[in-house]
Amino acid sequence: MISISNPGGRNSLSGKMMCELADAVDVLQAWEGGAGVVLHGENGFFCAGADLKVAAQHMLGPSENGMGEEMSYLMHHTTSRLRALPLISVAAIEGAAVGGGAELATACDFRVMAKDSYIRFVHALLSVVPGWGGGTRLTKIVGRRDALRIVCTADKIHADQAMAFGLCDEVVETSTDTVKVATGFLQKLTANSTAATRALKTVVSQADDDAYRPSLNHEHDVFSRMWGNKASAEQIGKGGASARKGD
Ligand SMILES: CCC(=O)SCCNC(=O)CCNC(=O)[C@H](O)C(C)(C)COP(=O)(O)OP(=O)(O)OC[C@H]1O[C@@H](n2cnc3c(N)ncnc32)[C@H](O)[C@@H]1OP(=O)(O)O
Repeated sequence: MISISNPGGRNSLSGKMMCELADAVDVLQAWEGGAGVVLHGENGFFCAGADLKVAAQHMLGPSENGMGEEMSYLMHHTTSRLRALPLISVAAIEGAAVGGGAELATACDFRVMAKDSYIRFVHALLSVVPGWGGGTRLTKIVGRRDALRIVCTADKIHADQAMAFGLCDEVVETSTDTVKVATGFLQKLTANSTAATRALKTVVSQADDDAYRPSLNHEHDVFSRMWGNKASAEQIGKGGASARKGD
């Protein structure tokens, strides 16, 4: 299990937490006896993306100093390694997965969502594109037209709608049961021999990955140009998507 915890910031990720996530993926890469992993956020919330309080300090300072490019590089690398693990991965989503948090959810093979939770690609509201590889992965999961609907509207995608888009694999009625249901979901997929499950994951992952890397590189270049430009810095200085409460 990977747990995300930043209770004061709706589990948004500081630079240190991004490094810790990379370390957690290192540990899973070295775990030869495993077949599956659940990713979840503590305190009833999945993840609110990048820590905008830290980002705003950089952007409103003398220069943005390439922070967006470095963050995007690290998170592309980490989420791609998570996705490629020879383990079946399930994101257990309570509360919401917002911005980079939505992107993180797409790095898992499956998503189990509490009925009252939602996924929201807020990037358009911040005048940026996804920066953690989530634009590429979302398109692979839901297809071109629905991906455009989701990223261009920046709408909240509630669990039932996510299910209709193919972005959610199971809806959990009682949110406090989400990790338990995600674990049960995982157990069904990993019930056969561990060696076979691991090998099957690598076969399916490899088959699915032809266009993944070039698309990720493009996403990284676009994000790096846009993060820290005037429009994004203004919006991030106001608290990101939370400046648009009520929609
Ligand atoms: C890769 C690019 C990216 O990830 S860019 C980041 C995109 N993320 C966002 O724009 C999320 C902005 N936050 C929000 O929309 C809302 O806070 C969400 C996450 C929906 C939660 O709403 P709600 O449950 O009403 O809580 P709230 O707004 O009162 O927030 C509670 C405290 O958490 C903080 N918080 C929230 N998100 C972040 C974040 N991304 N970075 C840093 N802090 C965050 C809020 O500022 C608030 O803090 P405080 O209690 O006012 O000190």
